[in-house]
Amino acid sequence: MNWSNTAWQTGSPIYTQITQMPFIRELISGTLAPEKFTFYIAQDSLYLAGFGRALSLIAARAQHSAHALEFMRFAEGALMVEQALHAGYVQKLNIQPGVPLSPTCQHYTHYLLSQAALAPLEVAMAAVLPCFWIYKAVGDYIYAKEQLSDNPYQDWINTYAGEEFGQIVARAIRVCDEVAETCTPAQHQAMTEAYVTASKLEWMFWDSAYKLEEWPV
Ligand SMILES: Cc1ncc(C[n+]2csc(CCO)c2C)c(N)n1
Repeated sequence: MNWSNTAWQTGSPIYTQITQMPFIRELISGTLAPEKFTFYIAQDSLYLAGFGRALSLIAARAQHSAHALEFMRFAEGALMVEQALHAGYVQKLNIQPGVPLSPTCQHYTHYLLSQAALAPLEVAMAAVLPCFWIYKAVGDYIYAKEQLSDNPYQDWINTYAGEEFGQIVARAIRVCDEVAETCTPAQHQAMTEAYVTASKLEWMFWDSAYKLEEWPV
C-alpha cells in the first residue's frame, strides 16, 4: 500500500469532522456571517505568505530536481493565490494591512515553516500535504452539497473544487509517495504523524475563523 493511502485513512476522521464544522455548513448554506468570512480571508492571506515560503524551503532541500521543480511550482501557486486574494477579496472586503496573525494562524504557519526548515525532508513534505489534500476534499464536498444559485461565497467555492486544483493535489501526493518508497517504516510513521498534526491544524484554522479568534492578552 502507498504511504498516501495510510495517511488518508489515518487522517480521514479529521476530514469528516471538518465537513461538519459550522463554518463549512454555513459556507454551503450561504448563511456564514460576513465578518467570519472576512476574518478567514485575512488570515488565509497571511497563512499563504508563510505556506509559500515553506514550500520554497522544501523545494531547496529536495533530493531530486524533478521534486524541487514541483515544489517550486506549488510555492508559486500558493503565492499567486495570496496575491489574487489581495487583488480581489482583500480590497473588496476592505481588509486593512497590518492585521496580526491569529494564534492559530501563527501556530499553523510556523509549524509548517519549522518542519520545512528542520524536519527530515520526507516529514516536511508530509506536513504540507493536508493543505493540498484535505482542502481539495473539503472543496469538492462543499461544491457537491451546495445548492444555492446565489451563494455569496460562490467565487471562493469555485477556486478549490476545480479540476486544475485536483491535478496539483495529485502531483503533491505523488511526490510524497515517491519519497516514501525509499523510507523505512519508522520514517513512514513520522510522516503520518506530521500529516495528522497538520490535519488537526486545518480543523483549527476553520474553527478559529468561526470564533473570530483573538489573542487572550
Ligand atoms: C489554511 C489553508 N490550507 C490550505 C489552503 C489551500 N491552498 C492554497 S494555495 C495551495 C497550493 C497551491 O500550489 C493550497 C493547497 C489554504 N488556502 N488555506
